[in-house]
Amino acid sequence: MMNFTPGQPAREGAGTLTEPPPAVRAGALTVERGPRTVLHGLDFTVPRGQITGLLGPSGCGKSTLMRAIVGTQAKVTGTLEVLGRPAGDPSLRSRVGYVTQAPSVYDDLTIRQNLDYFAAVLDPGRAAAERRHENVTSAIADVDLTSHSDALAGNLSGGQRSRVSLAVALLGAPELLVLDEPTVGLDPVLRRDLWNLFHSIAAERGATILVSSHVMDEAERCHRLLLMREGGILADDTPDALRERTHSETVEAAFLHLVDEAVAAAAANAPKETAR
Ligand SMILES: Nc1ncnc2c1ncn2[C@@H]1O[C@H](COP(=O)(O)OP(=O)(O)OP(=O)(O)O)[C@@H](O)[C@H]1O
Repeated sequence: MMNFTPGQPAREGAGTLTEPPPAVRAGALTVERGPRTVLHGLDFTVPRGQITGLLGPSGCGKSTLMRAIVGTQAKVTGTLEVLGRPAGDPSLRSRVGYVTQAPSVYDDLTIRQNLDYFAAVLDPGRAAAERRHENVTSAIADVDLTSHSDALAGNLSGGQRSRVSLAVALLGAPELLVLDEPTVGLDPVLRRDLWNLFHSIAAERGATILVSSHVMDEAERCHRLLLMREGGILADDTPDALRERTHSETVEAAFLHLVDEAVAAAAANAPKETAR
């Protein structure tokens, strides 16, 4: 279990206060998949202790970026630091929680058995049995599934399965949670409940949450946004600042405004045909 409190300045040496590094810092980050470059030299930082939304249309590179951050993506170049360490560093294993798009739970195990299994992978050995039991119990409580602990995962609803995946990611009290489209396919009530849960995790633990979505109305629930398009970052700002800057009522309208601006800028910079 980490004792570090995200968002608090770390004390180093004789009374010197140094800010902890951001949750994520990327410089000239490029990723190739197959023959294509799918992320083009991204520069951005994700601050600690907040919910940052990674938003953009399907195929723009959100999952690829998340996989690079958690260290499971090949052909990554440029710099990518996570909690001050290179992405994928073994020391980040318990400090970063990751929920992939498809909930990774075993249908033939109960919720508690699923959690017990992942806890044993993360924190193996007999000596850790009591700590594992406590971590599993509190992760199940965090996602509000205590009364269902002994239900088979195969009998759960989509929303409950998403919460089991989230509970797995919460084991070990990670400082950074990376959630890839966690609300996809959920009804509005479940989506609202999950977003409330993300906010309470960020507020109560000071955890950083990086969450992707292609549903623009979810942008309004984030503290900060990274808007993506075609493997690039279109904007990196708060929802309020984005709306103000583009004189838009919604983040969706702001996104469309920024796309139009980018298209116009690209056209203006395109080499002109010169008359002979
Ligand atoms: N294995 C692969 N080989 C080549 N290209 C790939 C591969 N996997 C994904 N891509 C391409 O990389 C780009 C980014 O994909 P990615 O899954 O990161 O997008 P996304 O924004 O997460 O999309 P979605 O919201 O639909 O999940 C897409 O254009 C996709 O076609």
